[in-house]
Amino acid sequence: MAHSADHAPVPCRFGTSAALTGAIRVPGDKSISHRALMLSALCVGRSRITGLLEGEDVLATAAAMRAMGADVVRDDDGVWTVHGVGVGGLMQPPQALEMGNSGTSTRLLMGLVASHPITAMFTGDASLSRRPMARVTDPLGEMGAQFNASPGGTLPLMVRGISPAVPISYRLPVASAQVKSAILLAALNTPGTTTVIEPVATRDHSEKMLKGFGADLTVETDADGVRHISVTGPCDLKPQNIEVPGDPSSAAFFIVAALIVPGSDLVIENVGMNVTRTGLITVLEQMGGRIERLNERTVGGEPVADLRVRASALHGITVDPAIVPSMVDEFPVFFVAAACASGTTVTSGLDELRVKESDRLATMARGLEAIGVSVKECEDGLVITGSGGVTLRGGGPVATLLDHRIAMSFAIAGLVSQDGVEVDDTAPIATSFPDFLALLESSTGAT
Ligand SMILES: O=C(O)C1=C[C@@H](OP(=O)(O)O)[C@@H](O)[C@H](O)C1
Ligand SMILES: C=C(OP(=O)(O)O)C(=O)O
Repeated sequence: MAHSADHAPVPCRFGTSAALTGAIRVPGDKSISHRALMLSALCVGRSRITGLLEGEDVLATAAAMRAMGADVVRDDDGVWTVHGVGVGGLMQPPQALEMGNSGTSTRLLMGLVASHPITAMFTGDASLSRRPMARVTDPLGEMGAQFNASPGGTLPLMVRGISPAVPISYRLPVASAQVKSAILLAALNTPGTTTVIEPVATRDHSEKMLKGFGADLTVETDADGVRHISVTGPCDLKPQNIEVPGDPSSAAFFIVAALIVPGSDLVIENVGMNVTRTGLITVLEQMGGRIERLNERTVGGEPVADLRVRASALHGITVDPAIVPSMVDEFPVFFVAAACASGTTVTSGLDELRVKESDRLATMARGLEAIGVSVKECEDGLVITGSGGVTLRGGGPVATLLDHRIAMSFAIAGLVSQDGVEVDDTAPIATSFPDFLALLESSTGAT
């Protein structure tokens, strides 16, 4: 499969835009799309998925599920049909599982392989091959799986699964939905009760979807507010029809664009509003952002709304680190909003940003400097002094380091820049938001 990493860099210059108006839709939620394919592949029978994100990351998951025996097909109307193999039925993939740029595919699939009697080699692009995997191989190793990783515990990495695996009780040392989900997925084919103890709540799509597919899953919150999530296996999953809501992490780029481009009044339809994902909206509202939730409803078991976003005079704040897990992927574009606000914005508790597709604290700090923004990089956050609504200087080129969210964030910065913003490579945007540039052009007349 071709990945953006195989392509020559695609530089692009983003210039000032007209106000963002009208109504747009962003593609399906990436987290839910990965899980929809994986869980459908673990059912005996046919599941249907509509609204699936067709970005490279999710397509890597689809290819992996096919390689392990599931029948995964897209029809001409964009509806995906999966005939699964059943829990316990995953087959030995004939070749390495090529994960491209996708941390979610890699870590969740390692969980699935861990409790099946199969061996799989995981490979990825240069960005993914630098990311830490011990956070999943440690607990999955306690369950009995064996690993042969590259130096530093990274990809390429061989997983030798085991059946029956051993149930564990595991307290997450890092706030990570990927680690939580890897263990819960391994638990599906593990006899007995596996418990994940989650001191800091992270996105809960796995829990919601596992219940929806009929897994024996319970969630208890103890007196200290700590969540104990238990799965008793082996589970029998029932095929489902799944409608994937729009991705709030993709909507984030257009929310910030509409707030900072003067005169904007934009509706973004069908955006997932799960509270474990809406931290960005809360923080932007604290800064004076005008974001209205219209037509609130439920889609595919998740809360959804249409968002009306109007250009707003933002002011800097100190962001409460407790909100970080609910906006972990939104910080790159949030920093662009901070760069346009009046006064100073202070962030902390962002150590996890250093181990994403790039070191997002360093990459954003260097990029913001390159376009004339005053920024200080601290160990676990950035301190940004905003322009107070005056256009940014612009310039570049900004180095995106195979990180889709960096590329999209600086595209948004370009919309309010004097000289435009030069982004060195827009190809990685295809990992999570293939239509981003077309949507930006249609809603702004930019690029
Ligand atoms: O579980 C998921 O779908 C995700 C969890 C988060 O990663 P971590 O678990 O590493 O925080 C997030 O950054 C990623 O984009 C998607
Ligand atoms: C961190 C991200 O994804 P992943 O971990 O799946 O590569 C992201 O999309 O911002």
